[in-house]
Amino acid sequence: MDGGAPIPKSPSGVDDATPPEGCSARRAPVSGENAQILCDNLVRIYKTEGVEVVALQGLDLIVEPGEFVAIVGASGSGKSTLLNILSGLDVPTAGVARVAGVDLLTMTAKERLAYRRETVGFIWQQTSRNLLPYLTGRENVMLPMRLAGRGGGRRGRNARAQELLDLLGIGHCADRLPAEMSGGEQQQVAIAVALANEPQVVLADEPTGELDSDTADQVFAALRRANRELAVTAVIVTHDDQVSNRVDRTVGIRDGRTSSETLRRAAEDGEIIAEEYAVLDRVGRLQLPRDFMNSLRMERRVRLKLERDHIGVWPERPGDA
Ligand SMILES: Nc1ncnc2c1ncn2[C@@H]1O[C@H](COP(=O)(O)OP(=O)(O)OP(=O)(O)O)[C@@H](O)[C@H]1O
Repeated sequence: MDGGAPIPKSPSGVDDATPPEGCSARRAPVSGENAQILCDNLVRIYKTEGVEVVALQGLDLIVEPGEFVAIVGASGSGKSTLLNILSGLDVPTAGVARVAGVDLLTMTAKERLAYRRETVGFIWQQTSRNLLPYLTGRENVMLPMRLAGRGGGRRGRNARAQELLDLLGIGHCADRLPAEMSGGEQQQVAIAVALANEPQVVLADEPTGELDSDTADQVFAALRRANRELAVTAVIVTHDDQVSNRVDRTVGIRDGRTSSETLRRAAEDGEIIAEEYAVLDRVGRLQLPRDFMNSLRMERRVRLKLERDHIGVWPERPGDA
């Protein structure tokens, strides 16, 4: 411990980085210039009958092109709010939200329609929301291409739809109606529908929420194939924190903010190791995990010390006040 340069003691503890109310925060310039998805200090406030609910309170997120990322968090943490914004269904109250270079706060109605048709594809939890029940698998995949005027005529659309279904391993569902497919097959056809117009990003809201774990594995494998073979960026929202075994990076959301990230890397012996990181926001705020705080009885203040290669965090000593 000795020899480390002490951090100047701040009278108000670790939260000192918070700018005073009414002052604009002096923020570092936004990084992630080449990010496929960039959310910076994203805020969404719902107002119902005079009551305000802050669903997102300064959420930061950067997703690079080609990443396969899961967003996890408890019920009410803001996952669906974030996904609705990224999919162009909802507009944030403040902050920055950019996907594939499109500014989601300022786009016109026409740009929004084009964005939803061609830049992003989505897969919802309810299979009935993804597929039209009176169209076959192949026809469902052809529909978005027809609506966007793509695919080079009926024959071209037909061929591309079959190609996508084959790539995802569900070519046998091409001529079946959704009611003639299993839940897992329906979700895999839904992935093909989401990919139909060659989007840069696919967004999935609990895509395996209604499936057993074996079937969920198949749906994840199909998403992974799309991600790898078509180089599409994939973001999946889920309650299931076991999902970190199946994606490159897991981003945890708590109370409308990104709170932790789990990264997967291969160790020297080839074993895959998942490591959890706390997320540092742009002004240097850090949310300590509640169980760490509880076990060391950290409450209002902590002591910090800068060491050569880390920062030490200690509970307040009795009599410090
Ligand atoms: N349309 C709305 N009007 C008012 N409040 C809303 C609305 N939609 C969401 N909220 C509130 O915003 C907060 C975040 O909700 P959100 O649905 O994004 O959470 P979630 O993490 O997706 O939850 P779940 O996993 O249960 O779907 C919650 O407090 C919720 O009650």
